[in-house]
Amino acid sequence: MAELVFFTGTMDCGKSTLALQMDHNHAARGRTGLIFSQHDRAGTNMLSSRLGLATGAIEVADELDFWEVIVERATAGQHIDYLICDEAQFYSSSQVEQLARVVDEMEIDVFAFGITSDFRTELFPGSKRLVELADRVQVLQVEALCWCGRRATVNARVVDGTMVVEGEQVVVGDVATDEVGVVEYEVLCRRHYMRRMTSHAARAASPTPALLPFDLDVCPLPPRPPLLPITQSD
Ligand SMILES: Nc1ncnc2c1ncn2[C@@H]1O[C@H](COP(=O)(O)OP(=O)(O)O)[C@@H](O)[C@H]1O
Ligand SMILES: Cc1cn([C@H]2C[C@H](O)[C@@H](COP(=O)(O)O)O2)c(=O)[nH]c1=O
Repeated sequence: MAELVFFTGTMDCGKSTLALQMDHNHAARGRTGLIFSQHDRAGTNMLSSRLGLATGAIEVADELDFWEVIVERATAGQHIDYLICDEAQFYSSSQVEQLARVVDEMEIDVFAFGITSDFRTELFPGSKRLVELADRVQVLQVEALCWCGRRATVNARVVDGTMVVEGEQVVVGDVATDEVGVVEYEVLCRRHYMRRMTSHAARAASPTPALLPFDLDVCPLPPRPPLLPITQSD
């Protein structure tokens, strides 16, 4: 039975890499898929991973209707087994509903990949609908880490070096624009997100951030090196 699966996590936890791997594995077994993405950092009509792999993709424009795309292809005689849908957080609620319909009425697997929440820790519309409708929500196993070593669970936005909590929901990372300055993202644990403590801020506050008094519980001192075996000298 076909499934709608939402693979999610923070930025930089390997979602696009997994999307490419899943496409590879399914295609290797003779299944036919279509790849979709939106606002990929490599440009339009692309799905790219930070590991260097990339492939062509259908850009999910605001007006794209997944149901119509699939019906059109099927009418033209194309058989489709699965869809890979990257950056799915950016899709609209209606587009996610179209994906669910494709699964239920056309028996096509849909594998969607995206971050759960934005730089304010609020759900993206596409992710919200996917959490509501998916048959399975799978959190990626590779954990992105905060600078303190804890598991990162939130995506912080840094504009011109300073963490911000207000602004447009969608700003593609690592690009310079006249309106908002240089926008970067950093994954953080919740504690350091709440304290607005990015790695840059932590370094500025103390050259050894792990020794900040309020971080001693979170960032224990590095483990001691193992004791050397005692060797007897003659
Ligand atoms: N030089 C590298 N060597 C090994 N792994 C890397 C390297 N650069 C990035 N990665 C891995 O790639 C992951 C990011 O992959 P990507 O699929 O682009 O993430 P996402 O789509 O979730 O943002 C990182 O979490 C890291 O595990
Ligand atoms: C937190 C957050 C992220 N974005 C953008 C930044 C990136 O272009 C994508 C996430 O891509 P990744 O492959 O998971 O790294 O989302 C945004 O527009 N708004 C945000 O709040």
